[in-house]
Amino acid sequence: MALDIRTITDAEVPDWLRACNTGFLLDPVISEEEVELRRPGLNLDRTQGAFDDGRCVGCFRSFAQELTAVGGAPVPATAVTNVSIVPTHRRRGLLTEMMGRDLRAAKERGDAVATLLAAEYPIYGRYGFGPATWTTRWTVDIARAGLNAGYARPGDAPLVSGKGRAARIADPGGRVDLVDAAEMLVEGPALHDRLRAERHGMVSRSERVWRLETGDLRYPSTKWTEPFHALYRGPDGTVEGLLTYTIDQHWAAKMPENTARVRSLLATTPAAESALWYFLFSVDWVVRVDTWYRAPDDVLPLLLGDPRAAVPQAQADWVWIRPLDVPHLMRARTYPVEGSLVLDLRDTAGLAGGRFALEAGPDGASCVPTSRDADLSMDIGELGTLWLGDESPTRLVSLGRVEEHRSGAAARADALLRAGRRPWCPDSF
Ligand SMILES: CC(=O)SCCNC(=O)CCNC(=O)[C@H](O)C(C)(C)COP(=O)(O)OP(=O)(O)OC[C@H]1O[C@@H](n2cnc3c(N)ncnc32)[C@H](O)[C@@H]1OP(=O)(O)O
Repeated sequence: MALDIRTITDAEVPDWLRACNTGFLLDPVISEEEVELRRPGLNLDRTQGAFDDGRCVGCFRSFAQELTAVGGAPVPATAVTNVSIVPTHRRRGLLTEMMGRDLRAAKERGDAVATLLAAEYPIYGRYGFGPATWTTRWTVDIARAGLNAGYARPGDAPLVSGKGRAARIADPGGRVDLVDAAEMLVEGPALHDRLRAERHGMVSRSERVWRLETGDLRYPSTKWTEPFHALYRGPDGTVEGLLTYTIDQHWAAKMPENTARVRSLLATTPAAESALWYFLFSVDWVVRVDTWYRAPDDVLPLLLGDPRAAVPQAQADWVWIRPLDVPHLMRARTYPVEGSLVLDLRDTAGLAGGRFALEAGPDGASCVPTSRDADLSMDIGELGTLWLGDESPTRLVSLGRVEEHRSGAAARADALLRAGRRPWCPDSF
């Protein structure tokens, strides 16, 4: 019997969740309680299943998201997630079919871009996605970090003098308070929204995700450890930062050797960011901090007297981007200098390709279809890689992934597209 690919019905949710878990090597038996808790998180219009003789063998879904462009503007995105084919039905084109349907629907809705986090690097380039943000995860050995053991007291300098080029972040007189999950659930979303209005690469976070993050919503299959939450408030009481962490308890030979595992550290000001890190490093019995996934240009190592005490544990791609509406994307972002470019974009799926003239500058940009000769040409996924400013067109030319048709065009694109800070998406989705 031919495989039946379509959006699922409410009655098919349990079978769909079973198939999804099976592909992800998770428990294939899902309790009724778990099904009922997960069901409201699925938008059935955008939840596809592949069925073999009535049994679900493949899963794919998307949801509405906003992605922050360079400069802070949100663009409408379709976020792809829960892509999972059971092992008996792989390499038969199920993902390809479901991805094609979802991208075409997103294009019709007017989404400017599709986003996803790739389980494995080689999967999504073929569908026009390019890696657009990267992430680094460090472990900090606190004893080696060059910190003053007494710095947790107000007014104490956090850094041991003479240790490297210390950060000089003025303390405006804010405070760090431990708070409970209920307070985090109130303050966290507003802070996250303020941060994503200025940090390119961030995505919107739903109320449901906040409930999951704070333990207000828990799935029976997922082990929950209640974390510690802290907020940084500036001198006027405004929440400028949040920190959520758990502790791995470990004592050896009567000495504490605990590891603090950061689940989230978000800050809208340098003072909040440094205060929250220094607070965590000052917690007695904690000898090590696992930072979780940060921006690759995170300031964390440079907040230490000895930046080598922050040892990278992972360095990898994070958000992948698939452009769907090139003029929308190019107009939405900001540009540090004046310049123009003609981009010729190949898109075998026929969704977003063409030749576009970009006229850009600090006061705004226009991007329209053109028949002028191209300065640069590339596959659509390469624009996904370039759009958030985290890759150099010159570097892609040297790799043969972008073709330069006019001398100096790649250098012009470098100047136009790069941004002062690297993009960062602290969310998993
Ligand atoms: C956004 C997310 O949800 S990421 C999570 C992705 N899911 C997983 O990794 C779970 C385990 N893996 C799976 O479920 C499946 O193998 C999937 C979803 C990765 C691929 O699904 P399939 O239906 O097998 O893919 P499909 O048959 O459409 O393959 C299309 C092409 O991608 C290639 N491909 C598929 N998976 C992989 C992979 N893991 N690595 C390299 N190439 C791959 C196929 O070889 C095929 O290549 P071709 O067009 O040159 O022949």
